[in-house]
Amino acid sequence: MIEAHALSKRYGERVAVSDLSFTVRPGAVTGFLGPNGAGKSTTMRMILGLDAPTSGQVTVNGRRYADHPAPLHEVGAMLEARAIHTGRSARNHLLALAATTGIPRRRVDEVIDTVGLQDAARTRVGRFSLGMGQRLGIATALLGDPATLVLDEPVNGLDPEGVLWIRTLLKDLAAEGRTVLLSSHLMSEMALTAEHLIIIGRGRLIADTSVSEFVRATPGGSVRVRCDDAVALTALLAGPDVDVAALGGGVLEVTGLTSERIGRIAAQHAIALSELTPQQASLEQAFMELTRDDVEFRPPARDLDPAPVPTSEGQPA
Ligand SMILES: Nc1ncnc2c1ncn2[C@@H]1O[C@H](COP(=O)(O)OP(=O)(O)OP(=O)(O)O)[C@@H](O)[C@H]1O
Repeated sequence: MIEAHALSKRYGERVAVSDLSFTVRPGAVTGFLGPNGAGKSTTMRMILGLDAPTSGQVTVNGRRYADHPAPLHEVGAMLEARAIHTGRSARNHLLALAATTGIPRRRVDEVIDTVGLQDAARTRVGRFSLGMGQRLGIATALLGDPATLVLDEPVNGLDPEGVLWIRTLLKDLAAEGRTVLLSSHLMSEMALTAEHLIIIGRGRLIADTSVSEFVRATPGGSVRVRCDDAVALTALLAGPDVDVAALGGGVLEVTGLTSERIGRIAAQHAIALSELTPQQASLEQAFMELTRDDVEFRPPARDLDPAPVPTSEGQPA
């Protein structure tokens, strides 16, 4: 269990994390989401005792990271998959870490198996692909058999097979009763991996919700309708806040009415429907909407307002 209470971090004038409170519970994968610069890495570093909060606190299983006598058994972390001595083999890297933290050698082979690095265990890490580096990062995080895992962007740069592998592994680890927190700036990926979401923007909490609730609450879904008289149905559906777009071939895209309501109106007027499909608005879109005001870096707007037209007095109209 990870508990953050009014956690804040400033770097000089810059506020990276502001009054952030949340709880990450065991038994589920929790996605930590936010646009670039939202404060995810800073928060994770504070969870792991690598950065001190300016105010507030964060605990793992009831204690600050630094107060755990054997933190590697408590929390496994992957912050930067590449921050590993490149001249060593994967196995030697893990053996060295195990030796300095009192972890038995057999655990090294176990984690190599878990992450599927058996064939590359004796290869120098410097020759690893990004995907292999991510696997080694996860093996390192798992070495102490920790109850809590904190992973910063673990799917970054992985191929589809690697993404699927990591998704399954993280769900399995959570199903074993572990607390799993992973960050991402991709909502679509989180929706497939996580059960719970903590969304931040500019260091502040924006949402703390289950994935299913987020999906349910995603607004802007339209309904795709196919019928034998699109013109008549368009007229019947018209109303304030209703938008009906004709897509051709008797297909309409309707926003502002539920599929139930559309079906009832069509039935009342004996219009046969051959399709009535609610379209789930893209989760990525919903996430972008939610964090729109919190994006730190934005490309320059292309549609700039035209220059104000000066009046005869030389003042803008
Ligand atoms: N050591 C530092 N010194 C100064 N500013 C920092 C430092 N670390 C982070 N920041 C600033 O704090 C803010 C939050 O950064 P952070 O890296 O935590 O965000 P993030 O959500 O992890 O972003 P990304 O997805 O881009 O990694 C940013 O504005 C960043 O520039």
